Amino acid sequence: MKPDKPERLDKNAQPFMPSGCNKTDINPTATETPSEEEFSDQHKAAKGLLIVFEGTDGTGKSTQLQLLYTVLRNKNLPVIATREPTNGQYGQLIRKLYTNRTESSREEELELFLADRREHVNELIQPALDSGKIILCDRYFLSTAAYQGALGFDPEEVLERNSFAPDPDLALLFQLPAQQGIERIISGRKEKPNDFEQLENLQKTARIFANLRRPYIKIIDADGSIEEVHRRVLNHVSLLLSRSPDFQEKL
Ligand SMILES: Nc1ncnc2c1ncn2[C@@H]1O[C@H](COP(=O)(O)OP(=O)(O)O)[C@@H](O)[C@H]1O
Ligand SMILES: Cc1cn([C@H]2C[C@H](O)[C@@H](COP(=O)(O)OP(=O)(O)O)O2)c(=O)[nH]c1=O
Repeated sequence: MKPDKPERLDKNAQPFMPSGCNKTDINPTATETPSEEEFSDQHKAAKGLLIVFEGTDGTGKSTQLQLLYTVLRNKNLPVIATREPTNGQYGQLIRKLYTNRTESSREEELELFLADRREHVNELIQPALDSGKIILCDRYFLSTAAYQGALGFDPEEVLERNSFAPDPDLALLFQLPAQQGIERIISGRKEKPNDFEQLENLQKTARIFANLRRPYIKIIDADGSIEEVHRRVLNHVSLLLSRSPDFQEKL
């Protein structure tokens, strides 16, 4: 059955919290202070999962994140969805770069993405992991390695500068020829490609993504219908959940 075409995530809401999920869900101070013994038990028990969606623009990450979110939510799993760049103070500065990328130096650009991630990790990702949530994040540090790598930074050095951020449990790396991604942006999203979405830049970025080696990276062939790609995503997520003691769930 063809699912309804999902809405693109509301890019103005940050963190992205689909209805039914609010920030108190992830606020560790919202519960009464536990005794030391209870705290250590809770700490052992509460370990969430971080699933990130990576790849060049227009590969279908946001569409697939939304579909997976709905599946997990319908199973009553404690899922939240978020994205980078965020809509926080640094994310807003990053959005100004979209049409004026040459106005800042590459170091300033990298620093902005790192500052945005640091805030995101401290305020949302780490607390959510500590309280046992499944976090779906649209872009994370592999994007920095690939996009800022395309500006000339050594991708491994960029990853090193992200060592403050917890590794994802699963990074779904969406792969699609860059030209096809641009066509989806123009025809599907009815948007004009911005400074980051130029063909040559995306091709370079895609090559860097493809060369990154981490055990948690799983390639998703993003060519195919939305339903076909959704099934590919579900295969990886099912495997991850079946291996996680807290989420032994069949999707
Ligand atoms: N498998 C697909 N086939 C055709 N169009 C798609 C597919 N997946 C997503 N789209 C459309 O392509 C456009 C870009 O998708 P989107 O999810 O916003 O990509 P991304 O988040 O990777 O930039 C959207 O208009 C979306 O509806
Ligand atoms: C997270 C991240 C994104 N980017 C780029 C990739 C995209 O072209 C751009 C914006 O990401 P995108 O996912 O298109 O977000 P939005 O639609 O909310 O603007 O930022 C980086 O260059 N480095 C990073 O670390």
